[in-house]
This record gives sequence, C-alpha cells and structure tokens, in this order.
Amino acid sequence: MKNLEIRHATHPDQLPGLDTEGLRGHYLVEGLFPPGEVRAVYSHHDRTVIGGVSPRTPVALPAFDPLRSEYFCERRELGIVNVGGPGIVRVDGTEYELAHRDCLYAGRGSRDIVFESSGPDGDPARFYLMSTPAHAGHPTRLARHKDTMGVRLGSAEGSNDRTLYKYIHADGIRSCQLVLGVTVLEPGSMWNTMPCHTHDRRTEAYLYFDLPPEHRIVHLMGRPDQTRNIIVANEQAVISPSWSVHFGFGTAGYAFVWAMAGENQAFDDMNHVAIPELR
Ligand SMILES: O=C(O)C(=O)C[C@H](O)C(=O)CO
Ligand SMILES: [Zn+2]
Repeated sequence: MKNLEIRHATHPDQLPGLDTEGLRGHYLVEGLFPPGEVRAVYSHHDRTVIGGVSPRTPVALPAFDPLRSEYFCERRELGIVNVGGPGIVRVDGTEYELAHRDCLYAGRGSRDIVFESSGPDGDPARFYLMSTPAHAGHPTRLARHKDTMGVRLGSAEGSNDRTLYKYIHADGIRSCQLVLGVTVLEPGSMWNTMPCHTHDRRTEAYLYFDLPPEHRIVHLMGRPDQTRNIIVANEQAVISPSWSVHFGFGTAGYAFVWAMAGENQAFDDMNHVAIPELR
C-alpha cells in the first residue's frame, strides 16, 4: 500500500544546516486529509505513525506494506481525534460516533478499522491519527470532548489562556505508551505551551486545527538555545523529537492535538525551559 511516507530520525546538530524547505521536509506533515484515502508518515522518532483521513465514503485503515503486518494494529495502538464534521469509526464491527474534538483509542489487536462521515456532504469528518508500537492490547474506548474535564492553564495577560483536555493517559484511557489530548486557546490568547519544555524520554507531535485558513501558526522548535521556526497552516502537524522544544503562537485563535510516545507516560516529566534561556 502506498501513501506511508518514511522519515528517518534526526540529530539536533543537523538543524543549523537545514534551510526552510529542509526543516519542513523533516518535521512538518502537510496534506494530512486527502479525500477518500489514509495518508500517513512513519517517523523513526519513537516509531510514531502520524496520519489523517477525510472519508467521503467508508475508508478502511490499510496495513501499509512497510509495517510488514497483517493489519495496522497487529503490533500498534492508535489514537484518533476528529477535527472535522461528525463521523463514525468502526472497530471490528462496533460503531463509535465522533463529534468534533472527540477521541477514540483502538488497542493492539484491533483488526478492522473503518472511517466514515455522518454529517452533510459539505462537512466531512477529518480523523487525525497517531499510532505507536504496543506490547499489549488495551480496550477500545471513546472520550467525548464535552464530557472531558479540562485543566485551565496560562492567563489572558500572558496571551496563553488555554484549556488542556487529556484523553489517553495514565489516569484516563489506558494505553501502552500513547499519551494524547487536545488544548484549546481562549479567544484573544495566541501562545501555546509557554513557558516551553522538552522531554528527553518522549517524542511529541502537534496537529494544529480550528485555525482560519488565511491564518498561520509560528511554531518554534530545536534545542532551547538554538530555536528555529516553522510556519504551519491549519490541519498540519509538526514532529518534535525528544531534544526539541515545541511551542508557538497563532495569528488567530486555534486548538491543537498533542500526542506523545516513548519511555514513560508521566505527563509532568518535562524539562522546563525558562524564557530567558531561549535563543
Ligand atoms: O497547552 C499546553 O501547554 C500543552 O498542550 C502542552 C502539551 O500538552 C505538551 O507539550 C505536553 O508535553
Ligand atoms: Zn511537550
């Protein structure tokens, strides 16, 4: 099966040698929601697969050839967040309805995963996918955005007033290594994840969404003392290796899906970076 792009792991010493296109080629994931098929990127950073699908008619999740498995979740677990109109995900025949910002977890051993839109033609579902290797099977579970208690962070004065919703984590939907949630900015707040951090034990990816099409996110990455920026459009994702900070601001309001995988699931296991340390 085509459409699984392989990206090799990168070393922070490579960053000074990368121009704009080089940076984007390694870390930005564009074109995530082609109509009618699944697009995915296999990152060798913690072997995460980042993907998307916007089904007009039912679309099955393929077992991409490079995975060398009978079906996608044979050795993997999968987090799914709907960033579009209403949709349905069928996992081994059981139907789950996902509204905008809802999340479904499908554990290792889930064989048949099929995506459908259930709203009007002009408002298809867009399912964002984040998958990581899994050593055990955990039950498939749905988390509805409206039923999830968020944690308010930041402040209006800091232009980073936001609510963080955790879906897949040690005290929520159980998984092997995936930790995933959504952060929503309050109107007038532009900065996410300030002060910023790295986490040596995990790779993270952000998918920015609910950003008006004519606006952009300025996403900052790199070692804290050697940052670089990537300009990100709505519904594009950015890969953040373990050595990289990941934060940014929007030219308009937005939300983002954050998802991590690696050595541990302790959400607070971060190396905080004080603002004056940034270069
Ligand atoms: O708003 C935030 O702050 C975040 O969403 C931070 C991410 O969850 C993160 O980077 C966790 O490591
Ligand atoms: Zn982080």
